[in-house]
Amino acid sequence: MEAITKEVMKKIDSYTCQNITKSIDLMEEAGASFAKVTLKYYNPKRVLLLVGSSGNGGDALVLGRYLLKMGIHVDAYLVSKNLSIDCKTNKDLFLGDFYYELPKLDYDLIIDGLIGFGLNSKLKDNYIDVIEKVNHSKLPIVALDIPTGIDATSGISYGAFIKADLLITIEYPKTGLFLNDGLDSYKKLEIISIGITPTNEFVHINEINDFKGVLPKRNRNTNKGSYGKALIIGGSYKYPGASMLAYSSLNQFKMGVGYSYLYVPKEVYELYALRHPEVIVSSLPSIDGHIKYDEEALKPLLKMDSIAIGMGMDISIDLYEVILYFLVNYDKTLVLDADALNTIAKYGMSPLKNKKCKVIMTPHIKEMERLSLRGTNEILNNPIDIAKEFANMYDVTIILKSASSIISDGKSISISNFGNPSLAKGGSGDTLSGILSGVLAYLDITPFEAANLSCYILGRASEFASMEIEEECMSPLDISKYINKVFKEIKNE
Ligand SMILES: NC(=O)C1=CN([C@@H]2O[C@H](COP(=O)(O)OP(=O)(O)OC[C@H]3O[C@@H](n4cnc5c(N)ncnc54)[C@H](O)[C@@H]3O)[C@@H](O)[C@H]2O)[C@@H](O)CC1
Ligand SMILES: [K+]
Repeated sequence: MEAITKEVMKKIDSYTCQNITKSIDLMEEAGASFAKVTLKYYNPKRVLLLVGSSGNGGDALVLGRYLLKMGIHVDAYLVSKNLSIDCKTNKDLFLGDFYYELPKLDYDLIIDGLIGFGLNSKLKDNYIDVIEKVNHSKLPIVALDIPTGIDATSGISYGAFIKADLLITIEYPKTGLFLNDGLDSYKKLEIISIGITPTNEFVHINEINDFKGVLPKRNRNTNKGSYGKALIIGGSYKYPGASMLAYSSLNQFKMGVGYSYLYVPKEVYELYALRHPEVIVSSLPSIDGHIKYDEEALKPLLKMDSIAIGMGMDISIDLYEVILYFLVNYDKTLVLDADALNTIAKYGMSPLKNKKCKVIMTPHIKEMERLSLRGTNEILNNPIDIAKEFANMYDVTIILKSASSIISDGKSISISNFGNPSLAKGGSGDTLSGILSGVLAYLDITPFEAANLSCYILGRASEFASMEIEEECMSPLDISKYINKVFKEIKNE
């Protein structure tokens, strides 16, 4: 599915109004279509419109006019007396009753037409008060274009937001519906077309069908050498995270690889050695429980088909040198996660610009703060542009991890919103790195494709797991057990 930001929506909207259709006619078309879709889902007797002061409010009044014509009782609550011209025109055409204080909520349907993509600041208190009252009423809510309070690009909420049962959006879904609080702002999504000029400035929203056919058939006459060698380098005395790392490593087998390697600092080797007998565990030189830079020890690792590094390693100059060694000498794809990210953020990012290998970086918001030197709020408010710019500047593929993840290689951009809150636990990131290294070693696909596929595998596995295990009780180990179901889904054409 393709989504657009509010900036693109505003651009095509104003182009359409200036060159093709007058804004009042678009509003009429929108209101009529909103009414039609609403009646597909509900058969209301008494409807309350929440009417804002501009385009979204005008849409609600048109919708209300169509419902009145059908003999439905419709009242309008106006949050402001200062209305835009189009909104005022439709207020004058509306024949129901008006309220300037929120009336008693004895209705069977609420229409949210307070604010659409024009939201531009923290909500005023009277808006927050109305939103909280209607959310608590438990009445069904249909939101028009964007649930009020949600930023259409970032999904960030501005003080409060409408929790709609049905959201009807105009022309294209907006990216904010798949990010942050946007994820909790509606249950069902419908799209109406009103003749806005098309665009191709899309952000792709990943869907199950995108991954069908990605797995090759495994021929009978093959052996472990046919399926790639995946390597994880991780761990330190301070953060042994033994089971988790080994487990990440084990995930590579679930990805189909032939050999799975786990290299850890020598001093912690015994913590990992026999946890998973099928993983080849080896040690690297170490100092005080951390990895120690040693070119001779790293050279044989250049033969690996993928390398993921950083999980539980702690920040150190030696780790930085190890990363630099791979950037200069390795010729496949290197995944930088956790302390590999923190280490290059601390000691310098410029080597990323001049490298032999391809790189995937997997920061969560805090790690992205260190890498991009931007504040949390700035990243949350503009995650799509920031991820894309970063990927472009350093010529890497980035997975900006959050409730849904943003993936970019600097040119294409996509959102992966598979998964559920069971993933909001320590260890999910390690699991993703294990999946990534396996996918990269096993399949002949680009880093961007591998990033999308890996986010889908992890997220979707958590969705399968939640059919049997409560989200609160689910661990990353549990989730990994359901990767098999995701592979089955990919193969079922
Ligand atoms: N996309 C399109 O081409 C069309 C859009 N239409 C509707 O128009 C909407 C966009 O209309 P507008 O740009 O006029 O803006 P909106 O109706 O989305 O809202 C802007 C209004 O809300 C107020 N506002 C913004 N932030 C606020 C805050 N934090 N607290 C209180 N008030 C706040 C502004 O002062 C302004 O009056 C769309 O979402 C859609 O519903 C339709 O009328 C038809 C065509
Ligand atoms: K709205």
